[in-house]
Amino acid sequence: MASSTLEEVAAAISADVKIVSELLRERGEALPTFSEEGAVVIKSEESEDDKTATLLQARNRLINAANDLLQLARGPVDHVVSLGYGATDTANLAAVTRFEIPQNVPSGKSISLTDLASDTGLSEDHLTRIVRYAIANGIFSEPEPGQIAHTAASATLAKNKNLHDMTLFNSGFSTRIVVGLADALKAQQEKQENVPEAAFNLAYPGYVNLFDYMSKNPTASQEYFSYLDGRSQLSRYAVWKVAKSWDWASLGSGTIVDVGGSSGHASIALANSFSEAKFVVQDVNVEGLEMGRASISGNSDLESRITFQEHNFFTPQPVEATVYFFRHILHDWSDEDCIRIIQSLLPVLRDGSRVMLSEGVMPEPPALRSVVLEDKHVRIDDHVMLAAHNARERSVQQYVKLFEAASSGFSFAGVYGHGVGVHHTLVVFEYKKP
Ligand SMILES: C[S@@+](CC[C@H](N)C(=O)[O-])C[C@H]1O[C@@H](n2cnc3c(N)ncnc32)[C@H](O)[C@@H]1O
Repeated sequence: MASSTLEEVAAAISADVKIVSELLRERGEALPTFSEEGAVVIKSEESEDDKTATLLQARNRLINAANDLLQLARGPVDHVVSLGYGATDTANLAAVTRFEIPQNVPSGKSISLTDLASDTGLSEDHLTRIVRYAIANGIFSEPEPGQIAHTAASATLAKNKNLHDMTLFNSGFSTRIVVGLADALKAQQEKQENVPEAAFNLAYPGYVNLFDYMSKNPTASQEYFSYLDGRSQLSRYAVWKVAKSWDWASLGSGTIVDVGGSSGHASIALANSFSEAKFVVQDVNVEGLEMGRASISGNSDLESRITFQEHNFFTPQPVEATVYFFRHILHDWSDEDCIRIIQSLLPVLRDGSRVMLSEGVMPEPPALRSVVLEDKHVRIDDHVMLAAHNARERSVQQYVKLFEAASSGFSFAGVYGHGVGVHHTLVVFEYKKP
């Protein structure tokens, strides 16, 4: 980040390429490649020792330096032009994913554009244009004219259902909302007639909010819950990191209420790590709860410790528990709504009860020029929250203020986990009757 000329950035890249390559070789991990063989999970993303930390830090420096190099080489005009066309890249990815083009490209050999069109049900003209655009972005290759083969990225999209589910929702439903952000802000600024509460309302008129839409559209709802579940299985967002972030075992056989827990992936991950704890997964969306029940069906241990309950978190909490766990919930709501959600717990809180938030946490300023997801994801989510719900990601201090406003009984008990900006950061509050 300190380097500022092309030559300085290139030198920084060389140094970090050496560190990353040597560490990957030492650990017996595959070196990155564009070819189909590169479709591997980076094992080091799934472990936590010191060498892994060194490797991941060097990789992040490398990503940022490579991005700096790209910006400098392009120059400011092409840099801004490319950013302006970002939505076209996303639209292309959405088409690739929705029509399951990667799943229809055979492994280890190529397929003709004609056959691929017929297998995906697209016209040859449309398929050809979509695939050749995707090739420019490193998804698929054309080893000879008219023949399509996999790259590491397309093969990963074909094989990794969790990545597929996340990409399908992000590049489709979510993008439809986010691209309307400036229009929604303009309408609000000009106090236009029927001012939209959020960009969501421009993309999906006639619905109160995203959750209202999901409750009335079962297919979209299934896609939404598959996205939430798929995301939580990818190493970056893995819920096992939540399990490692805090001493859950100290709760013994206590009850954890997973408020807005959708299909229960966080509770299931925690239950698999802590054999005594009990869980109540609450949500308003019965579709998600049903998916959760089905996913543990037949597992007598999980069935005996995890229950799924329909509950609206704006109404008084019915379950007395040791911990109330909110994962990616408060970021969907305005400050006023968050205070109501927190206050709905008050009737059942006892001295020592904890409220735990698992959220991306906004860093304090100044903002950094950084494209690594550890830094940028919380900004991405903040925009998505603004566009989808007129809501926000918050800093630790902003969460503290919300809890202070909800009740003087709350005290801030610390931040645990993998740090600022990362999804599994735990922000913990304790309660004592005032
Ligand atoms: C962003 S998702 C987070 C889901 C889950 N906690 C996770 O970490 O993946 C928000 C969840 O809140 C649920 N939700 C929205 N409004 C709710 C309400 N009023 N009461 C209970 N759950 C609600 C949604 O159905 C959805 O499952």
